[in-house]
Amino acid sequence: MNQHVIVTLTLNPSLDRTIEVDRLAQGTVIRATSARLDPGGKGVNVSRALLANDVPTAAVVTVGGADGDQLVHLLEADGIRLGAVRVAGRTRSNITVVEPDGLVTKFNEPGEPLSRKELDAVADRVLAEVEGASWVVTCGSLPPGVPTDIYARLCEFFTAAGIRVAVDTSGPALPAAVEAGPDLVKPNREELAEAVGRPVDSVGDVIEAAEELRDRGARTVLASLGADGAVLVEEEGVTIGEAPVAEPRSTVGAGDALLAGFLAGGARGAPALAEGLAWGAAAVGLPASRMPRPEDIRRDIVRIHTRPDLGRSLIA
Ligand SMILES: Nc1ncnc2c1ncn2[C@@H]1O[C@H](COP(=O)(O)OP(=O)(O)OP(=O)(O)O)[C@@H](O)[C@H]1O
Ligand SMILES: O=P(O)(O)OC[C@@]1(O)O[C@H](CO)[C@@H](O)[C@@H]1O
Repeated sequence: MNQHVIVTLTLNPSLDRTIEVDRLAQGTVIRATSARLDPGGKGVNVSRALLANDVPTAAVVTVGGADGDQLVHLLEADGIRLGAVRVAGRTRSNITVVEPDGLVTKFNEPGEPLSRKELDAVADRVLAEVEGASWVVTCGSLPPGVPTDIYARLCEFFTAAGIRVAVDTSGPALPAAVEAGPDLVKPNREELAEAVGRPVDSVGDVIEAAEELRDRGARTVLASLGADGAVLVEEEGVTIGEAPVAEPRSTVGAGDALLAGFLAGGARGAPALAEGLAWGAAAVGLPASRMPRPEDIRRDIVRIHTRPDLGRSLIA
């Protein structure tokens, strides 16, 4: 029985290596004060967050080489239901450097190309997992050479099969997917600005850009704005909220936790936005890309603005 399972797809997953340093200075040897290894990639993180909160999920990922074996090992140790598709290219390692104030510098490898045959195997694997699922969530960057419209094609296919589709990606893959009519897209500020081809500097700009993506095909837009919280633009209207974090530890994966919480919270309206914000804030308070567990999540810090200031400039 697969009812209500949220299936994630990560075509370009990673081993996320995080080191903490006292200060990042180019051209020097820096001794790390701590090091950590997490399974990574946006869909992987969404599944990790859902699993940590007892929401049924399955993660489909490509894996290659010894680093791919390690990714499988880490995910299996977490107890994730995994659809691992073996590919020839090595699984990438992404490196995050965190400074004491929570400032993050991230180095993401491009990943390795996927052949047509490998992409077909991925599609088959997703198909095997999605029967009766409530959502399929396609996430992250595309490895080099993968067609820009791949998420769009998957979106058309799953939408026709009656499964809701969420997309969290960057670059040209985002506008292409939007045209295919996904139920949800989750751009951050930069991705939103790139998709509409103009700067997004205020809450009003975010709403305008999100409405444009809705006009082009996306049903709902959940725009994540870092420390400025998030804006939900859907058929029923606009909802704006935030959840302040006094001492950010690492923002890596906060967008994935926000998306997971939003889906777990019902994916509509203020209650779902509030749940997403609570999960996102909890992730920011945890080291590296650790996903929050129920005991980390504080719903009392969430503020949903009933009379938002649309002219407010964004901080981040
Ligand atoms: N400094 C912060 N303080 C409070 N909340 C934050 C902060 N940074 C992020 N968040 C929360 O996390 C959510 C996602 O952050 P952001 O917009 O940076 O996502 P993202 O760029 O998709 O992140 P990632 O790709 O690392 O998952 C925000 O909407 C907000 O709720
Ligand atoms: O290179 P992409 O696919 O855009 O992002 C990959 C990534 O930065 O996203 C996650 C955080 O959201 C990390 O686990 C991972 O390293």
